Amino acid sequence: MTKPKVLISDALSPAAVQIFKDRGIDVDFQPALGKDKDKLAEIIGNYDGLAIRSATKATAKILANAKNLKVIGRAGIGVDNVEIPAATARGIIVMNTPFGNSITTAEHAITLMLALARQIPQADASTQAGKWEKNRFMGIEITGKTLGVIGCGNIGAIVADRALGLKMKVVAFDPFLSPERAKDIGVEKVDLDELLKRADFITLHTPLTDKTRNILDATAINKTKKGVRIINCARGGLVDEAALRAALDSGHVAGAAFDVFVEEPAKENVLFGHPNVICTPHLGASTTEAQENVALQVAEQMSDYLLTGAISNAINFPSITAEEAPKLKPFIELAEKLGSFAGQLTESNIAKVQITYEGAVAEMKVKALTAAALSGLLRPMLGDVNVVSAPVVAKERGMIVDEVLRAAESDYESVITVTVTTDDMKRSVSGTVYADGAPRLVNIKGIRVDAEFGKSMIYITNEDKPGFIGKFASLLGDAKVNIATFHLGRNQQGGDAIALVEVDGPVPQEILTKVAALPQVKQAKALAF
Ligand SMILES: NC(=O)C1=CN([C@@H]2O[C@H](COP(=O)(O)OP(=O)(O)OC[C@H]3O[C@@H](n4cnc5c(N)ncnc54)[C@H](O)[C@@H]3O)[C@@H](O)[C@H]2O)C=CC1
Ligand SMILES: O=C(O)CCC(=O)C(=O)O
Repeated sequence: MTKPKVLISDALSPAAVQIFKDRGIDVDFQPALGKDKDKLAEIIGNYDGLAIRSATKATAKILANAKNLKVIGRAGIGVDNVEIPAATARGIIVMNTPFGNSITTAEHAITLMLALARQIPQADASTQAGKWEKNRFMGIEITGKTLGVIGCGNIGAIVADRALGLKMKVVAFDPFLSPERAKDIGVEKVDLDELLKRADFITLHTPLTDKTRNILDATAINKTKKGVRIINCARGGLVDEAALRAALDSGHVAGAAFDVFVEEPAKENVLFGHPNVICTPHLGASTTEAQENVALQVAEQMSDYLLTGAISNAINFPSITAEEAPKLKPFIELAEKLGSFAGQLTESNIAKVQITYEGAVAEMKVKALTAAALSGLLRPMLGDVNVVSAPVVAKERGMIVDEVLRAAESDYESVITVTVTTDDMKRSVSGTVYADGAPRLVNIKGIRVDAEFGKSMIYITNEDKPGFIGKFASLLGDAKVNIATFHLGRNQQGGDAIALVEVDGPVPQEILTKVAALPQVKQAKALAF
């Protein structure tokens, strides 16, 4: 195996460089490259992995050049600087480090809250300017005040915990926060209007989505308590900046502390210059500890994936542990080949795919196996589909995908069956993995077989009548097509039969046409694996 190559295009802690090197991965550390789109697009094709923070924008345009890229690792939480659909379409795993900087970011939100309450930056600037304006800076006490947390996930919950320690009351709006979790972390779950009505401070901790964009717009801000202070340490765009500026100007909002902005880097912003506004340049995650955490974690995760196939914290693929990866590998290959077998025989629209996992395989990460089966199935029809993109493509095409898990019902320890229903037929194909790790076909259309997946195969369905094999072998022999393996099966004597024949080299179309014209033959297809 050639050494994988990783590019670090943002200012990650050098700890990441060492991890990659220690794991035997070539690494280029170019911390300023993320800001140079053209250069990045020019060289990205040389790398198997890209490690980033937030300055690098992994756009569809850049990813179009990423011919060898297998993984993008975000040393942080938000992946809004990566075009996930474009990465997914190219089979690139996108992973983040969901917890490494949460405490640090929560601490930044608390710091901003306290700085707002006591106007620390403004008082500092005034004092150092020699003004000694003791009467100008009258703060407010935190104790007993109500903090409204919008988005109570990892960071929101840590903020709530710290605020409770400061003797605040915490109310939280988060549609996905269960009442039990709210109780456990000591917050009162409320709806947004209630939060707006009651909070003395509001802090935002949601991702930026279509639902959360401008969650604090002019209407919402109007519903807040007069004198409210607002902290945004999550993403620019959660608060309508112009509406907030107006509310600050009118005095309805007493202060705002922002770490994130609609446009970053924020060189200009409507909030800038207001006396009650405190800004930091997206520093939420910027502590030595957090940067070390996320850098180490992302480097380990990316190395695991590139070296062993183990996947953690991927946004666009199920997780696979280092123990699972080697066990899963032959079954991924089996699922992919079974899908491909079905896909190569399918000529009309697929309405439904059922993938049945029987026996030991049902205990494995079947989501990954299903993705592999779908990629095998769709590739003959659509070409550019991979394990990462296949589930999305299947969904986009309105395909129903069912997974069935059950105990072993056959002689095999594990069996995967792919059943495809098209507008006019239903076809099943089953396989297993032998002790040598090789995938085998064990059943086609209810007919038992025992065949390997050859590189080049001919699949024939025929009537179980004498004379077929001789004529078929002569046709191939006359055309100098060498038969490598030959497998036969039938449902009953004189009934439906199949032949699965591995040949050395591709099958000429005229031979297939001649085979298809043999009297007993119903269908003859060339398959490639
Ligand atoms: N300023 C900085 O440097 C940093 C910013 N962040 C940002 O902080 C944000 C939160 O991160 P985590 O807490 O780790 O994420 P998380 O996923 O643990 O929590 C997000 C919470 O938002 C909630 N949510 C989603 N839609 C919502 C809606 N419409 N209304 C209310 N709540 C909603 C979710 O249910 C979830 O509980 C992310 O956007 C992340 O990018 C994270 C790290 C550093
Ligand atoms: O890498 C950074 O400094 C930004 C961190 C961040 O915004 C995140 O993790 O979502």
